[in-house]
Amino acid sequence: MESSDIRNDLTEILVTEEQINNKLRELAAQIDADYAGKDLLLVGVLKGAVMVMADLSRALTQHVQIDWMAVSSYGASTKSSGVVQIRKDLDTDIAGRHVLIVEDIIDSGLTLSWLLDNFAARGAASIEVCALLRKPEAAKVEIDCRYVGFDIPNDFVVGYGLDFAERYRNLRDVAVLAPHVYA
Ligand SMILES: O=P(O)(O)OC[C@H]1O[C@H](OP(=O)(O)OP(=O)(O)O)[C@H](O)[C@@H]1O
Ligand code: HPA
Ligand SMILES: [Mg+2]
Repeated sequence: MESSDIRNDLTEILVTEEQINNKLRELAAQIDADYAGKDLLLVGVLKGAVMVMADLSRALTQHVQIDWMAVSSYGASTKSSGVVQIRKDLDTDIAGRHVLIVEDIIDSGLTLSWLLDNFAARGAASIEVCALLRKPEAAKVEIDCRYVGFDIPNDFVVGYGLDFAERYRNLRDVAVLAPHVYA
């Protein structure tokens, strides 16, 4: 019978809940300093960025607005299809706005590369990226990411918002998914 304990599907905890919390506080302090006196719009990329947005935004001390964009390119696979689909567009007109895109992970970089082009075309005053995780060895395009939490190896990871086939998002840590789960 399939086990209901998520931890049996993991090979290694890569980043603990505590490490995530500490890092997000550090990044929030930098963001507070960098955007002092500016009107900041945080844009979270659904669904993976939900946890990062919840914790990062609450670590900020300044006023911010929050909006969401839903895009998807992985589906039920561990490889990007390379095709980014909008599932939900922004509610906000970002022309003239200072936008900080909040992401869980930069893997191939294809999602963010597409989003950065898309947002630039809408006339934002500035666009920066905050990503909790980045896989330098997996990059297919280079993303200029101002706020990075952790560089991690090129393994498929889950937890803290990151899924495989819509599961594991509720794990509190970031962990490597055991290959037997998707092989
Ligand atoms: O750098 P890339 O190779 O493009 O991968 C990163 C993107 O992939 C994941 O989203 P996904 O498409 O799985 O949607 P989800 O957030 O709903 O899980 C993740 O949340 C990032 O948005
Ligand atoms: O390693 C990953 N895990 C989960 N979702 C992802 N989307 C891109 N890379 C990943
Ligand atoms: Mg996903």
